[in-house]
Amino acid sequence: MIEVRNISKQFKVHQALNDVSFTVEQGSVTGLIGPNGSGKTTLIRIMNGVLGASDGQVSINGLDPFRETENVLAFCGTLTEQSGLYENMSGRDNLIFFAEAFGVQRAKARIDELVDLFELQEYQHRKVGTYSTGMKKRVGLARVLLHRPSILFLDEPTNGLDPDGIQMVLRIIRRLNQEEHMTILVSSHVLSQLSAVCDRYIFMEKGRKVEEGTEQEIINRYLTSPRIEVEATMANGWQTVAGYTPEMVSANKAVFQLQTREDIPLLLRQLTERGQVYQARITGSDLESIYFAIREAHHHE
Ligand SMILES: Nc1ncnc2c1ncn2[C@@H]1O[C@H](COP(=O)(O)OP(=O)(O)OP(=O)(O)O)[C@@H](O)[C@H]1O
Repeated sequence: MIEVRNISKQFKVHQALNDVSFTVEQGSVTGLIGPNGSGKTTLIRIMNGVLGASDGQVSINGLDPFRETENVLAFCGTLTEQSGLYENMSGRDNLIFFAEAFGVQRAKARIDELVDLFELQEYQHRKVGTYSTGMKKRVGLARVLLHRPSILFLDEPTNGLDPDGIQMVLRIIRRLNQEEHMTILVSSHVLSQLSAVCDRYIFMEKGRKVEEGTEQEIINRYLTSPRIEVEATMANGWQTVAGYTPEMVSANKAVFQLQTREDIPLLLRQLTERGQVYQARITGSDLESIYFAIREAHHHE
């Protein structure tokens, strides 16, 4: 379990983190979301003991990462934006080198296992300098998994990847969590990419935590006046339904701007009583829209 309590970090005159607190439960996948410069990397570096906080405490499975760094890193793996690989060595030689440095038991078997998991067979013997961003990311991930960590920190793991590469990283995150019960904290500024893998989210803005919760909790908090696009054939044409007059009407489509979420079932019930409803879509309820709503709500703080 990761516990972050009232963490602040001051870099000379710049306050990178301001009184940030949260808990990451064992076995969960948590998305750390925020724009560039919001403090995600600084937070991960503090949780890894690379940086000390100016104020507050961090506990990783009960240990202080700054004071007991080696003990904490023994069960943590961290993928930073730089893969940390030697460019003039092959992918496999990098894995052999780091396995020795980490004191990994039965290193060859573990490397073979990771080569299989990340589908590195084809290019494991090529120099890392010749790899694409996606290949480097795969070998970088394999490197941080060598010592079978139980907690994984992934800093922008999908940055610079093509759609196939992004899907592969997400598949691996899901698999590590489900099959190996790893606790995973993954940072990104592209929220929608993570919606398939995260149990919870922590939103950062200008060094502060501005929101936290499951996707549903956050949507419920921010989706206060939903807009519904309805595709239907109405026997008597589009009329006012549940007190709402439709906007942007065409023969088979209309948009209703509701005042509260509670009116959604009421509207849908009345629509189905009056005609054939083929599709109803609540716009603005996807995570990306919610992300902008959160940022807008906290922009002036
Ligand atoms: N070593 C440092 N010295 C001075 N300022 C720093 C240092 N490290 C980070 N900062 C500043 O702290 C703020 C937070 O940076 P951080 O890298 O943690 O953000 P981030 O959310 O990870 O951003 P990105 O998405 O761009 O990686 C930024 O304004 C950054 O310039």
